[in-house]
Amino acid sequence: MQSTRTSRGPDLSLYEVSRRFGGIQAVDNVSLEIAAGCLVALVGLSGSGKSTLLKMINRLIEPDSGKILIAGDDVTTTDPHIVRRKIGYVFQNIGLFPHMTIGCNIAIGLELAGEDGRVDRVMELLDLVELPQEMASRMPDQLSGGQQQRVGVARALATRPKLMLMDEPFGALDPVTRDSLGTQYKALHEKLGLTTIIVTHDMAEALYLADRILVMEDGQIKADATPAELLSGQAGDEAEALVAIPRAQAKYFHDLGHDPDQNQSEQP
Ligand SMILES: Nc1ncnc2c1ncn2[C@@H]1O[C@H](COP(=O)(O)OP(=O)(O)OP(=O)(O)O)[C@@H](O)[C@H]1O
Repeated sequence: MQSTRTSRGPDLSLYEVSRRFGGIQAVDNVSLEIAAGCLVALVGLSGSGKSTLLKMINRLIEPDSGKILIAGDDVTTTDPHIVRRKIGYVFQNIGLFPHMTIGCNIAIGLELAGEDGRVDRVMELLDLVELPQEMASRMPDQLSGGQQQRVGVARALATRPKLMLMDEPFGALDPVTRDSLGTQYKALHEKLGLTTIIVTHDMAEALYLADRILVMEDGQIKADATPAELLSGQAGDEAEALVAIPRAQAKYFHDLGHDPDQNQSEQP
């Protein structure tokens, strides 16, 4: 797989990053290294700090303290617009502009960046996310939820970012569509040589998609393990509690051919 990559996404380093909201310590002194080209799943119960951590990386939320480096560049001292231009961001209910065609929605970032050749690029992006090119002229309400999320991925990839942050990207979809979009996104991650962090509530999704799984609780990373380590119970009590329920579900995916051990062997 790796031989088809043109280049790899950036590496990422977080040093003692914290953020408080009033009396709530949403993120508590998190330090973390993510290797270039890694697909990392960030899991944990609701309110554990996953979205806050993700949004500090693209500066939608400012940390109270700590440092975040993307490929060695300190995002906390870089203009937020410049930081965001290099990062693709996909979130649940992607928020397409309802009065604009799909093509215009995908091209927004390209237009802001003043890029030429936008029509060709939109067609290329529709191919990439496996949507028919004729959809460029449709309006968002003429697409299914799954198709809209694909448009969201295309829009996030338009300016060729190498780092993708995805916050419950397929959370609102039915399980079958969700599984298929997740698998297709993993293939895109490999093909484009991206670094990806994906927040998910679905442990089974994390187990079959990710190279590495981070478990958050009370604003801290309580476990950091490969899918195989999590499945074999080597990642500690917090992880074990989260894994116990979907373990049977993951074994089912495993039997269908999504082998978490293969993820581990591809880890950079
Ligand atoms: N803008 C805000 N103002 C006040 N409190 C906030 C704000 N954003 C987040 N919080 C609080 O910080 C904590 C962490 O929230 P965060 O959204 O990061 O958790 P999460 O793990 O992503 O949750 P979920 O899985 O439900 O999306 C929560 O207690 C939340 O209520």
